[in-house]
Amino acid sequence: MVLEAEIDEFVRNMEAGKEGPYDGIKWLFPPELEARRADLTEYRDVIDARFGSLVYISELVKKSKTAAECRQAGNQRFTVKRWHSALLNYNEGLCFAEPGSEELGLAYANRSAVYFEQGDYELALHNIDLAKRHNYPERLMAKLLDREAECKRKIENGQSKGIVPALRMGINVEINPKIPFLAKGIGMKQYPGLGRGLIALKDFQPGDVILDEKPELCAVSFNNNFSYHYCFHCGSEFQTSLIPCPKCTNHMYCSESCLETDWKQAHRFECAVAMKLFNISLTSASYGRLIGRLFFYGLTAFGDNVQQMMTWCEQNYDTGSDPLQIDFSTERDPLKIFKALHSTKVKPNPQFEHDFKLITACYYQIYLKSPQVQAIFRKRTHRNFMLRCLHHYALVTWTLQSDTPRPPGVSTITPITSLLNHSCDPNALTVIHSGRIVTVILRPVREGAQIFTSYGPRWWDPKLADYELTSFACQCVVCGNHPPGQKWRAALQRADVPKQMLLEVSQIAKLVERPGIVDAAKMDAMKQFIMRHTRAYPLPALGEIVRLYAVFLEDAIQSENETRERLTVRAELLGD
Ligand SMILES: C[S@@+](CC[C@H](N)C(=O)[O-])C[C@H]1O[C@@H](n2cnc3c(N)ncnc32)[C@H](O)[C@@H]1O
Repeated sequence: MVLEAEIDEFVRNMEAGKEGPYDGIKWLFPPELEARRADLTEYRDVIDARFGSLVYISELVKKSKTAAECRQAGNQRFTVKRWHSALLNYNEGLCFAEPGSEELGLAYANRSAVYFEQGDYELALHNIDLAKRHNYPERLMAKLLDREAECKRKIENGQSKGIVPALRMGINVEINPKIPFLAKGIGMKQYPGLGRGLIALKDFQPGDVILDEKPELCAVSFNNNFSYHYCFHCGSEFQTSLIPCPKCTNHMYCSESCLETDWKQAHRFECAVAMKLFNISLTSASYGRLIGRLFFYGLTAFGDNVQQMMTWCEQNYDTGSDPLQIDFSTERDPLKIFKALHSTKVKPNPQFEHDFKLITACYYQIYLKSPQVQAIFRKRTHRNFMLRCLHHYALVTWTLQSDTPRPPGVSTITPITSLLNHSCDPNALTVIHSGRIVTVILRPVREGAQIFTSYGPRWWDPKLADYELTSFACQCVVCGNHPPGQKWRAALQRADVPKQMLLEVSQIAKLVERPGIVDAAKMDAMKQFIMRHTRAYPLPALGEIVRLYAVFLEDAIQSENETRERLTVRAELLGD
């Protein structure tokens, strides 16, 4: 009884925005079950019997009135030039707009106005096209056509942002013939304390793009409106003009193709319970959503044959896998990819075991409310398999995901990039942007060295110094209490910075500020400097140039993606 009263209080607090529902369950869950490490089935039953009001919340439905309110909120922000917030409001409006209603057309048209004001004429045109194809009212059409003509005129006059030349940031070294999105000369190795990692089988230089992979699985957090900001299938930013799921109110996609693939692969199982899933994911952010998405990705790969999936999966928990053995040169085979992800060797994590059981039990009960799941999981043995497998995936996705501070709210899993281990002194940079995950070398990497990227903190980036890696105790050279770490830290403290190096650093700093010099030339100067002084690494002066180099590389990757998006619109709408 006490518990029921406390749950009521939590529900009231939750409605007042003071508590997250998962926090509520965490604190109120019978402590004796946690103390005696109760079986997962007990967690499942307790969630169903006692926490229903926190778990089975009602789904939001599409409603033109709500869509219009969101659009009007966007208009208010538009008038004060708060473009980003206005776009988020329009996106929310699109999610609530009923299919076939003019609210869709109106929100797309308003989005086109934002892009027009920002001088992004291709994106404005793309949104005008979306508006015309989604019931934009005839009575307002003349205004939209005027904007369309103006966009075309500006593009013809060369005023488009799309013509800004961008560096090509695809793989620029020899390619692995079996894995066309990976450089030749990269292998996989087991490292004590870290598990699998990527190893250089030959030397690589700064600027070498070694990986250009697409997220295989992606999930977006509902916090801070992130779900109105990123494609739920590939993690692309909202600049790519997201379109809404036609059924639920909170999943958006950057293209029809992402929408269709995601529906087939996972979203058809989530759509009817989308709000419940988000509600329970609030504190575990996007990572938690990957648990179920990996499970349904597997089910889809097995052609919805749960019996076959169960037979294979039950024999292959934790057996270990090497995704570099998959042949990606022909058509992508999701079954092979799923098998490699499923059999990931995981480290038991007693500290989080209670959380894993709790989140698994919540997701399990929610998924069972989905008619698509009910239709397939009719047998008790199959449902028990789903429960076990989701529990295992809590650990697999925990192991494989590598949340980075940017973009916030997006978690991804891929066969190859997910093998990269973290170091606070990374020798490579991974950028997740516009549906691409690009890894580029920052400092010379010698044959035999491990390739490290950073999931957040980098010793040379004070802005990210406080970013905490909560999921594991970091064993890198900056943090680890081992001889290589001690040697590395002693080298960082060295006071004898050569004068010549300081002079070069100030020259590069001046060059970076100079207008009229293309970024490629600035980046080349940084690259040459890093290569010249590689033996002196680490020194703060060198770290500063590596930081600058990383900023430029990240910018270059983003600009290339944005240019590509504009060029795609040109090709589609202007026949360029
Ligand atoms: C993205 S995966 C990298 C591949 C992983 N090592 C494997 O065997 O699948 C991230 C996981 O690797 C391990 N890891 C990566 N970097 C680490 C580090 N610096 N210190 C300790 N563990 C690390 C942690 O278990 C983390 O959850």
